[in-house]
This record gives sequence, structure tokens and C-alpha cells, in this order.
Amino acid sequence: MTWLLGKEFRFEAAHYLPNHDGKCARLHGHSWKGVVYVIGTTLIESGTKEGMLIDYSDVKGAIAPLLENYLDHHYLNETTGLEVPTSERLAKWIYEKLEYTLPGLWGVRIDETCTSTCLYTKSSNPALILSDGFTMGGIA
Ligand SMILES: Nc1nc2c(c(=O)[nH]1)N=C([C@H](O)[C@H](O)COP(=O)(O)OP(=O)(O)OP(=O)(O)O)CN2
Ligand SMILES: [Zn+2]
Repeated sequence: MTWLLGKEFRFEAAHYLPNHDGKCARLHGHSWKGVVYVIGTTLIESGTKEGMLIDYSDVKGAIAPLLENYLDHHYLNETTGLEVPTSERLAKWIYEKLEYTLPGLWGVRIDETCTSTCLYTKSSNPALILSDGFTMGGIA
């Protein structure tokens, strides 16, 4: 048995891609959407969190300092230290910030726009059909 939980987060932020050959080389902003995924095979068996893999509010609590200090209403080229903050690099950056504080972390999804989405995971074969139908190919 495996459970995969996702907790969505949103933030407003500016960035630019200095080496891009198009409009993304200009400073611009997005209403970013992200999802943090946590995976596990056993549920908490008693207490206030009985029946949960992890309390969604604990996932929210793990993301909160990142939103406050680096992401929400920030200039990502500066705050993340990423000189070229693509969705790919930002998803990995968030993953690595959460890696040692969020048990069971499986992946981080970043939707830079409503038509562009990126999933970072260390899983070698990410077999997932995400809740909104975004399929990452393969079978785990
Ligand atoms: N692989 C990547 N490609 C692009 C990235 C990225 O992070 N990874 N980023 C950009 C730009 O920052 C841009 O803001 C987003 O690009 P795009 O999806 O093309 O945005 P549009 O608003 O033009 O989307 P449409 O729905 O196609 O109008 C570019 N590429
Ligand atoms: Zn952009």
C-alpha cells in the first residue's frame, strides 16, 4: 500500500532568465503554483493524527518559511541564488530546502504559468498520474 499526498501552495514572484532568447529575458512576474508531494506506506495509528500519512497542515508548515523568506513577493533571481531561475531549477531548489525537514518528501511540482508545469523528484521512475490528470510517464 502506498499513499501519495499533495499540498498546494501559491506565491507571487518576479524573475527573469538572463540567457533566454525570448520574452523571458525581460523581468516579469507570475502567480506561481506549486505542489509538495509526500509518499509513504504506513499511516499514523493513533492520536490526533490517526489515519493520516502526514497532517496536511504540517506540510503547509514546512513550506511556510520558504514562502515568507524566499518566494512570496520576492525577486527569485536574488532570493534563491539561482542566476537562471527556471521552473526546473526552482522545483529542485524547493525540494532541497525541504528534503531534511519533511519526512517522506517525494517531489515538488512548479507551475510557472497556467500552461507550464514541471515536476522534480529523485525517484528514478516517476510513475504518477497527478490529481489533475498531469501524467508523468512510466511505472514505478
Ligand atoms: N523549460 C522551461 N522553459 C521555459 C521556462 C522555464 O522555466 N523552463 N520559463 C520561461 C519563462 O520564464 C516564461 O515566463 C514562461 O514561459 P511560457 O510557458 O512560454 O509562457 P507564456 O505565457 O508564453 O505561455 P503560453 O500559454 O504559451 O502563452 C520560458 N520557457
Ligand atoms: Zn517566467
